[in-house]
Parts: sequence; C-alpha cells; structure tokens
Amino acid sequence: MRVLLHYDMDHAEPGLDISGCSEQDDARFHALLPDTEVIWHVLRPLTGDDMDRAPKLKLIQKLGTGVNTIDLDAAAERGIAVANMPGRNAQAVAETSLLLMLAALRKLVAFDARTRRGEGWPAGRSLVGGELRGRTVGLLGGGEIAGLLRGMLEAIGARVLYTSRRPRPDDPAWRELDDLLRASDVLSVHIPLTGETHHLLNAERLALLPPGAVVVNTARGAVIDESALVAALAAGHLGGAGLDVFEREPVDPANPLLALENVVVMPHVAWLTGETWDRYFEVAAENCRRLASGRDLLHRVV
Ligand SMILES: O=C(O)C(=O)CO
Repeated sequence: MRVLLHYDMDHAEPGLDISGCSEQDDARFHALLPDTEVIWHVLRPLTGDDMDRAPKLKLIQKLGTGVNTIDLDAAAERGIAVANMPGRNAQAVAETSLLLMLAALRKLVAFDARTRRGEGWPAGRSLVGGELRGRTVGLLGGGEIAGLLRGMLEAIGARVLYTSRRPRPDDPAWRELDDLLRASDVLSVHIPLTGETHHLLNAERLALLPPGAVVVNTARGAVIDESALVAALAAGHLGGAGLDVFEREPVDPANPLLALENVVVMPHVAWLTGETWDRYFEVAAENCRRLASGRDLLHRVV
C-alpha cells in the first residue's frame, strides 16, 4: 500500500511503502499524489484539487485530532474516507498548555532575553512572576486534553473551572462561558475550530477576563480573534499569553504578537513528542491494515 507521510520525516512499517514529504514541498507532494492510496496528514491544508491529483486515494488519515485542515465535503464527494485519532496527543498537548501557562506567568520570554543580554535582577516590582497555586484557571472545553490538564493543575493547587458545549450543571466546576471568563485568572483553550467557535473569543469576551489575566491557546488560532488579542495585550488588560497556534500558520514573522515580550510562542508543536509519534504510527498503520482487509476504520469521520 502506497502511503504519503505529509511531513518531513522517514518512517517504515512492514507491508507499507511510505514516502515522507515535507509540508513545504508542494512539487514533491504533487509528484507523489498520482500513486498515493493513503495520505498521513498533519496540518498543511488538503483541498479537493489535491484529491483530484490522487485518483487512487482511499483514505486520508489525520495524524492528530483536528480535521479542520481537510476539505471533508470534497473527500465525501470523491468517496475518500477520512479518519483521525482523538486523544493520541492529549498528554503532550495538556503538558504544553501547562508549560505555556507557567512560562507566561513567570515572564519567561522577558527573563530569557535579560539573561542573554547579561542583565541581572529587574528593579523592584517591574518584572515579577505569579504562581498557579491559588489562581483560578478556566478551561474552554471539556474533552480529554482539558481533563488531563485539570488533574495537573489541581495537583499544583490551582482552582479549575471549565465550560463545555453540553452543559454539566451537576458538576460544581462547570460554568457558562461568560461566567467562566469573568472568573479566570488564566484561560486555556481546548475546543475544535468550527463555524461556531471561529472568533468565539472576540474583543467583548476577552474584556470579561479579569485585568492581568493570561490566555493560553494550544487548540486552533482562529478560536480567538487575533487582532482583539493583540489589542488586549497591548492595552495591558491582559497580562500575557502563551500561544502554540495562530490564525495563519506558519506564523508570519511580522505578526504583532511576536513583538510582545509578554507573549510566549511555539509553532503548533504542542503535540510534538516522541511518544505522540509512536501512538500516531500505531493507529495509522492499524487503519491501513483495516483498509487492506476491508474492516471498519478506527475513528472514521467521513
Ligand atoms: O491534533 C491536532 O489537531 C493537532 O493540531 C496536531 O496534529
């Protein structure tokens, strides 16, 4: 079975003929498509035009959870199956969310820069960090990543509240979105990007956060209106942000968020651990075996 691993990486699995292809190398991608039966997809948008170049394509396997970068209607129209693998990167993403919270609260970017400039301790209270213990952390989302993160945060001594699409009035930690925002010293985003969640955190909602609040996003950039986020950070209403995702990726070096010292950034790699790759390949290879033998796919979405 001919598999195109759409990532700059070599990988071998018994019975599979796997070609790695950088997401930046469209010429190689297009040259490989005519013989490709399965695409192992990471994040570069996959369009109906790409699918038309791949007449043998039977399965688009997302390595990860979010399928917003795949044209699902185009796949359905062409009879191409799409599957994802929810939860396989949840531990890595939850740990990265904690990392970004701590990095923003402890002003890591500013201290890193000071250290490299050979500067000593900052004067007075000009640059003072905050602790997670005792702070209220609001989780936007009630799925597996939010659940893992909640355990980590409670172990540190933070108070954790969350909101989810389905109300859970029996859970004392559950809040309506606006109430969650009003209570959150730190807000962390863990929901998919859909028509409903696009710019869910707009200027009005960001204004509900308490002054000095920190916003963390390891989900999808466009859940937050990025210009409203820049304005809230620049105006000093927000104390900082930790961002692994952006409205446009790869992030534009001119993006104003990158110029702010109270913002810590990563290039959509919250998922990127060796353990995650092992779990990804396990599911992806299993789905190829299922496809070959005509069995039901794991986590089929189309
Ligand atoms: O799981 C996801 O959706 C990711 O963003 C990482 O691939």
